Parts: sequence; C-alpha cells; structure tokens
Amino acid sequence: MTESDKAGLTAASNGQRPISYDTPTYDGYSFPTARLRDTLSDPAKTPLCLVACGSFSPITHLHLRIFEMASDYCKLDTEFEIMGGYLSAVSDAYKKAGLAPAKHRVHMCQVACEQTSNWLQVDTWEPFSPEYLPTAKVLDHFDYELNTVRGGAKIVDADGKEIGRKPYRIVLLAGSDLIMTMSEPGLWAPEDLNHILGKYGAFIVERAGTDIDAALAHLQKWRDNIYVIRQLIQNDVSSTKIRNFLKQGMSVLYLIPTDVITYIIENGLYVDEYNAKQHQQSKQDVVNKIEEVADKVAMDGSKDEAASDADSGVEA
Ligand SMILES: Nc1ncnc2c1ncn2[C@@H]1O[C@H](COP(=O)(O)OP(=O)(O)OP(=O)(O)O)[C@@H](O)[C@H]1O
Ligand SMILES: O=C(O)c1ccc[n+]([C@@H]2O[C@H](COP(=O)([O-])O)[C@@H](O)[C@H]2O)c1
Repeated sequence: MTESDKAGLTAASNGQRPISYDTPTYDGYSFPTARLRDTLSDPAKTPLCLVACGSFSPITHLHLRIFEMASDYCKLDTEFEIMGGYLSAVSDAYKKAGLAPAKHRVHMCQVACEQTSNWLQVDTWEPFSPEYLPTAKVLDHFDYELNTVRGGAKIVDADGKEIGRKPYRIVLLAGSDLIMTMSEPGLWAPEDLNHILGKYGAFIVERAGTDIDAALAHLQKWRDNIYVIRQLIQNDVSSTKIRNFLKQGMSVLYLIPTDVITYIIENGLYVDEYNAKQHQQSKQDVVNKIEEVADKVAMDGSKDEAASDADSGVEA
C-alpha cells in the first residue's frame, strides 16, 4: 500500500480528522498484535482497546495497575469487552525534564509487560517518531491499525465461523492528573480535545492530589464518553518519585517491576554525573537485594514442592 493510499483510507474511515502519515512511518515498524484478541467472546458487547499515553520514564506498577482497574471496571459496569491494552510512550521530541531516551522507555515498558502481564503490549509508532505527536493523532493511528487495516473484531457463531465484525472502540486510559491538564488554557488544541473525547472517549483513573470533579468540570460536553474509575486503594507512585529515589540511591523495589530495575541499573539511567559514584554502591545494593528476593522465592518454591510431594506421598 502506498503512503497516499494509506492516508486516504484513514481519512475515509475516520470521517472527522484525517491522520497524516507523512512523517512517522518507520522501516520495520509493524503494529503489535501478539496479545490483541481478535474475536469477541460475547457478541453483544463492544470490543474495547485501551491506550495509555505518557512519558513512562520509567514505567511504574501504577501504570500497569490502571489497566487492571479499567479491566475490573469493564467487567462490572459496562457494555465493553476488553480486547487489548497498549502503552504508547511519548517521543523524545516532547522534551520533558526527566525523559530518558525513547529506546530505553520503550524497552522498560516491554520488559514490564513481559514480566507482569499476559495482555498488555507496547506500540512503538509514537515513541520512535522524530516529531512530537499529539494524542489525537496517536488515537487515530490505533483506529487505523485496528479498524481500517484489521477490519475490527470478529463475531463468530457457536461453530467458530465468522458471522460479522464490530469496530474496536478505542479509548484513552489516563490518570485524573492528565485530564486536569485538559482544562489548562493553551495546552491542548480545542479541536483535538473534541476529537479525543468526542470520537474516542476516556477512562479516567482517580489519582491522589487531583480533584476529579474539578478536572471534569470543563469537560461536561463529553461526559457520556468519560468513564471515571475510583482508585479503591490509593497509591500515588509516580515516575518523578522513582527518578528522585534512584538519584538518591534509594530502593525502588516493589514500586516498579524488578526487570525494569535491572534494566535501569544495567543502563545507568536516571543517575546524573554528580551521583555516579554513589550510584555504583547503590547499584550493587539493589542487585544484591534483587538476588536475595529471587533466592527467597526459589527457596519458598522448593519448600512448597517438597511439602506437596510429602502430602501426596512422593519420595524425594
Ligand atoms: N499513581 C497513579 N495513579 C493513577 N494514574 C497514574 C498513576 N501514575 C501514572 N498514572 C497515569 O499514567 C499515565 C502516564 O503517566 P506518566 O508517564 O505521565 O507518569 P507520571 O508518574 O505521572 O510521570 P511524571 O511523574 O514523570 O510526571 C497518565 O495518564 C497518568 O495520569
Ligand atoms: O495532544 C496534546 O495536545 C497533548 C497535550 C498535553 C499532553 N499530551 C500527552 O499527555 C501525556 C502527558 O504525559 P506527562 O508525562 O507529561 O504527564 C503525553 O502522552 C503527551 O503526549 C498531549
């Protein structure tokens, strides 16, 4: 397919705001689908894809956890069936303080998904773009890949034969702090807000420190498309706090996945030159701690095995 075909198809499918594919199409880029469900279990439901946009510098357990909260919310309260969850990290062109290079942020997201989840995955279209991509365009990209290229989710009969398709509903998954920024004058283009909240919608997870009602007060026009998820166990882990802990050589164990800690250590991320010497020491401490935890888990595992062998009368 040529670039112009691609752009034309997308414009037709969106009906609203044609996406421009003129810059971010990379050699070797392919949309990740390994963990995308392509068939609805319940044909009466709406197939849903959650997209979380952010810096992920570094990814924390709470970035992963908001997907689980959204999943529980869908099961209890909505007509949605979750088909996929994607992390889309912002590109280096965002130039926010504390942003590690996109290649590292993407790798950290990938190892976090691998280690902790069986349904989350990472899309690299946005992070590897040479230019900053507004969120409206990122959601258009998902719409294009899921609905134009793949033709939506399948509906099958009792014998597994395809009998129809439903378009994936794409929604932005965000914490209430991000939604709060939508009322800040000049930050989001009004037409982009209309596109994001009018066409796609948002799942908003409550976050300590943000008044969710105030955050939503300016967004009433789109209230039918905004789903609020209460955080039943308040946890305000943030990437900023993790970076600060790391800079001071403090432990971040149990706040971010252990494979992400290992990656940070191996690549010397978030440690400025001033702290480099101190970092060498804390790096060893953290490696020791991770090994200690891994040994303990292994020992507990063998104890459990021995106990269950004893229960079942198996001789060692
Ligand atoms: N503890 C949390 N509770 C609810 N939502 C969260 C939490 N941490 C992050 N999020 C949400 O995850 C998305 C991506 O977050 P982002 O990468 O900006 O992380 P952050 O921790 O807010 O980063 P930073 O501290 O660098 O500003 C945002 O929508 C943000 O609101
Ligand atoms: O699209 C926009 O106009 C827009 C304006 C402000 C923020 N965003 C997105 O919101 C996310 C903010 O991440 P962060 O780490 O700055 O909280 C990031 O994915 C940005 O691309 C997007």
